[in-house]
This record gives sequence, C-alpha cells and structure tokens, in this order.
Amino acid sequence: MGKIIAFANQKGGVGKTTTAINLAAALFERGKRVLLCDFDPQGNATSGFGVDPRSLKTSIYDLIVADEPDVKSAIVSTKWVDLIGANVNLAGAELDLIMMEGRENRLKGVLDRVREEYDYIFIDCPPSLGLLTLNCLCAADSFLVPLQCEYYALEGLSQLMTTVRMVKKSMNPSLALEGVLLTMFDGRTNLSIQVVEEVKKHFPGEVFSSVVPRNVRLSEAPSHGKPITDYDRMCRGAEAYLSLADEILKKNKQEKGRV
Ligand SMILES: Nc1ncnc2c1ncn2[C@@H]1O[C@H](COP(=O)(O)OP(=O)(O)OP(=O)(O)O)[C@@H](O)[C@H]1O
Ligand SMILES: [Mg+2]
Repeated sequence: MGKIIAFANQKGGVGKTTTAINLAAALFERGKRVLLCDFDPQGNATSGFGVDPRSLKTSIYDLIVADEPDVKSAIVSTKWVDLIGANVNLAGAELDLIMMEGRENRLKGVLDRVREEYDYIFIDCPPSLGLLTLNCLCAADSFLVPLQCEYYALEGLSQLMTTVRMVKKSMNPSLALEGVLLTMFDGRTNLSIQVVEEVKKHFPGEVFSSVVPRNVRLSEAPSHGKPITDYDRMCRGAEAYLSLADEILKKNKQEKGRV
C-alpha cells in the first residue's frame, strides 16, 4: 500500500512544488510507482509535468467537491509519474467544502481508493493553512517541509506545527514528520550556512542530509514541462533530488523493518 506524503509549508515560494515534482521523478527513476496529486489552485505541479491545467477534463476539484466517483478518470499518465491535476477551480473548494460533511477528509476518501496501485502518493499543498491544507494533512501518512535557506526560514513554522498537532490530536493521530528539506542553499553565503545550523538545532534529527542547492536549471525545467532528471540529468539540482530519493527510500525501508 502506497505511502502518502504531503509537501507542506504555508509560506509561499519555498520549493514545495519543485520538490514534489523532482522527488516524484527521482523515485520513478528508482523504479517506484508514483502518483502526484496537485492540490494547489495555482496548478504548478500539473504544468510542471507538461500538462496544461486548463485542459484537464477531470481535476482534483471534481473528485473532492463534485463527487466524481471515478478517480481513475482524473489520472493523467505522464512519461514519468501519474498525475491528478488541479487548476483554478480548486480555489472555490475552500468555500464549497465548508458546508460538506466530513469536509476535512474529502481528499483522503479520494486517495485511499487508488492507494494500492502506487508505492508513493505525493500531495503538493497550497501556501496556506486553510481547509485545503487540512485535507492534505488528514490524507497523509507523513508531511515533508521544504525550507528556503533565507533569513526568515523558520518564520510561520510554529503555525504549521500547531496545525499538525491539532490534526494529530483529533483527526489523523499517526501523521508523522517525514523530514525537513533545506532548499535554495547557496554555499557562498554565510547566511545559508547559518540557516542550516539553526534549522538543525530546531529540528534535531529531522533534517535531511541531502540539501537542494540554488540551481537555475531547477527553475527552468517547469517551463519545459519536464522534471529535472529529464531536463538536465547532470546538474546539481538533479543530483540533490536523486540523493534525497535514496535517503527517503533508505529511511522508509528501515521504518518498515521496525514494524
Ligand atoms: N533549488 C532551487 N533553485 C533555484 N530556483 C528554485 C529552486 N527551488 C525552487 N525554485 C524556484 O523558486 C520558485 C518557487 O518554487 P516552488 O514553486 O517550488 O515553491 P512553492 O513552495 O511550491 O511555491 P507556492 O507556495 O507558490 O506553491 C519557482 O520559480 C521555482 O522554479
Ligand atoms: Mg507550489
């Protein structure tokens, strides 16, 4: 049964989508079956895999709000991973869901139906802490927090952790922290190095040893509709996400061994 991982940080532009796309593609390279569910109305994870968010016949919105029963009708097979796309319609879901019964478990209901078919299911969260992100945290087994190596990296994280505690207490007790990922690291600046130290102090033992460098190839890849492993296999960004994939596979294998 596939492990569901949410990429969460309510701060915008920290590398949630870049990580979801490129880690998914890296795990695909390692022979894993991966489904990426775009859960952000911006649709960046969808377009990043070369799928036009406006062209979706069935999007995640139809599954969670309009009660489209056939989850498979929303799954697009890309050259790399399977994808459930999102577009601007999802922005309305925040309001539509308010009146619904089990409103925080709508996404879980959808993903649980296809879980058997994948090794990993990734959810790309929006940059907010509303009902959409709540759905992500209720559906997930674990959450991965990308943090940009900049001065305010930890700002706002206490709100995310408070939300996580609330979710664990009343909705999803087994929700675990997959790990904290440092992104956009620039080894030439003292600031990046200081942020790494500070984050490690704040999350002892929870920071991935793979660190994603600031790499222009990573920012170019989405406009070509390709993950980094395809766009520029040899760049440092690709290397970092392949190393992260191996770190996660190793960690998950050890965890399974303990059960
Ligand atoms: N390691 C990196 N090096 C250079 N550019 C990067 C890197 N990671 C992400 N970017 C760029 O930074 C911007 C923000 O990244 P991304 O979209 O992944 O963040 P996000 O957290 O998903 O944003 P949002 O909160 O808006 O969904 C994008 O333009 C992306 O291409
Ligand atoms: Mg994003």
